Amino acid sequence: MTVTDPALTLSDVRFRWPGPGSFGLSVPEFRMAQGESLLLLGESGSGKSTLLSLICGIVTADSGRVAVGGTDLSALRAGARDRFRAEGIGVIFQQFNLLPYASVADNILLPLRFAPARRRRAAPDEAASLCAALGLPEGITGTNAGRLSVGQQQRVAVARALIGQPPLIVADEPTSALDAATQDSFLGLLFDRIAATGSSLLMVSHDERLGARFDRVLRLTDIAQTERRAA
Ligand SMILES: Nc1ncnc2c1ncn2[C@@H]1O[C@H](COP(=O)(O)OP(=O)(O)OP(=O)(O)O)[C@@H](O)[C@H]1O
Repeated sequence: MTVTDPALTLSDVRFRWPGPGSFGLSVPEFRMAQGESLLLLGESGSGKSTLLSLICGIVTADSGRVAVGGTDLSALRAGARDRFRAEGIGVIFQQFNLLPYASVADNILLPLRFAPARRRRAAPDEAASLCAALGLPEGITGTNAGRLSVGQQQRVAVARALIGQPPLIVADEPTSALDAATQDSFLGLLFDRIAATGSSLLMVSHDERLGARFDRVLRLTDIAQTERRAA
């Protein structure tokens, strides 16, 4: 990535899940600048997670270009795409995807295992300092993730996405399980970290109330057309 590359570019992208009656999505043009925070709103089932899967290279476009920090994901083979994601994208999944029998520290450090450059960027005590910055109790790093409250798991998922300062953070409805007050403090902590590292943040949600903190708020329907093929 150079200073002039956008954080993210989609152009003429088309994608459809396999099978009869499947859901399809097309995005003519969508860009995010480096350091930008953007909230993408859409109803449940509108295709938000599908779009994030395309951006993370978990699935690949049928046609068109998805470029993250100037790298065209469709030019990479599956293994290289997985490594690229581990190096360059911090992902906060809707269901957190923590390993319940692994410690908080091991969960947070997991992406670094597959990402040598990101590992080199991470400070030796970064897992513990992220936990502290995200308001998790001291000493929690040795606890198994499955023993945490939902709000604590959410914070661990954020620490795992932030460790090693990936240039792009992608978050799928990360506040859906939190009450309004906890949501607000959670977003405050997330935005403090993003501001400190200069990472870009793309969050998808159905919750319009989150919009105030973001540089830009769009609806999925502003950037994408969706359709379901007849079964
Ligand atoms: N793995 C899959 N295989 C086939 N179809 C899928 C798959 N994942 C999602 N879909 C289809 O894509 C449509 C859009 O789902 P998606 O999860 O992208 O929406 P969403 O906006 O993220 O919804 P929610 O807010 O409820 O998570 C779904 O209705 C589903 O039919």
